[in-house]
Amino acid sequence: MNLQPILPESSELALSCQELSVYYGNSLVLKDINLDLYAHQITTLIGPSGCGKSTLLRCFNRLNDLVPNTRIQGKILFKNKDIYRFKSVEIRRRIGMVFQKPNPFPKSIYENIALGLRINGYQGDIDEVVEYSLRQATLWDEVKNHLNRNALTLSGGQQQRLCIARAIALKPEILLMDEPCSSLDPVSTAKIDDLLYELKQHYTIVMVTHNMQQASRVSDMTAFFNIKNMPNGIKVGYLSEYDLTEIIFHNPKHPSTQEYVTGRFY
Ligand SMILES: Nc1ncnc2c1ncn2[C@@H]1O[C@H](COP(=O)(O)OP(=O)(O)OP(=O)(O)O)[C@@H](O)[C@H]1O
Repeated sequence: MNLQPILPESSELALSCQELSVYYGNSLVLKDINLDLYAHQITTLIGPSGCGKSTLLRCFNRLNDLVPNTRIQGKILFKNKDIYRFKSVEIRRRIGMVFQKPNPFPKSIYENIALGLRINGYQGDIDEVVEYSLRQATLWDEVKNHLNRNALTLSGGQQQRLCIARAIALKPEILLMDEPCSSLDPVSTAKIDDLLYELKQHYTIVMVTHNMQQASRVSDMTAFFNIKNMPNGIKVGYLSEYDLTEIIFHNPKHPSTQEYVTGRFY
């Protein structure tokens, strides 16, 4: 079945999965994923717990290489080139990740951004990049007078925006976000939603979320994953429906998509 949707405004490809299957040891967890992700769009990955959303996200910048016994079949293309033809360091710089729980280093706000630049051998003006990244993450005005303060003294929402600034500083082309607001209150979540909207002018964003309001509010494209029970009792994740967010939320093709987005999914 062709799951590729009506094309969004930007149809420049950012990432493309071709017949991608993922295994942990001998267990197949994601089967035959064909998915094109478009540049300068926000794409959300939604679906029931365990369908493999985070697993897929980790495959995009090869973080899965660091998880023992993980194996993939099929291909992921970035710039039309298999991601395994890049060095892992390069792919992780160009495809950044923001995690579920804010994870700033126990260092100053400034150092949280400067460290990655130094490790990557950045030769330019670090002060400039620190300011630029904090501005892009809409945190600059709140922290500009105490850049030497320990990042762990910031609120959860501020810490998450700092983690976004840290990722932005390395000038990625794609930002992967794994439930970036799951530990945040509604005000901080709303700030991140606004920020995502700004960021998509510069980056391609792929986000996992369980928050249907957030998915429908901020994303352009939505991919709904579901779980198939195999005859041997094993549960396998698959891509059930992929389309413009408006269609997924208001006129999906599959009843299961409708049930999931309206909270009537068992
Ligand atoms: N390191 C691992 N080793 C073995 N199995 C794993 C590992 N990580 C995840 N799994 C299994 O792979 C399947 C997919 O997990 P994953 O975390 O990707 O799902 P998810 O859709 O992101 O779930 P959630 O919404 O609950 O975060 C689950 O059955 C999970 O138990």
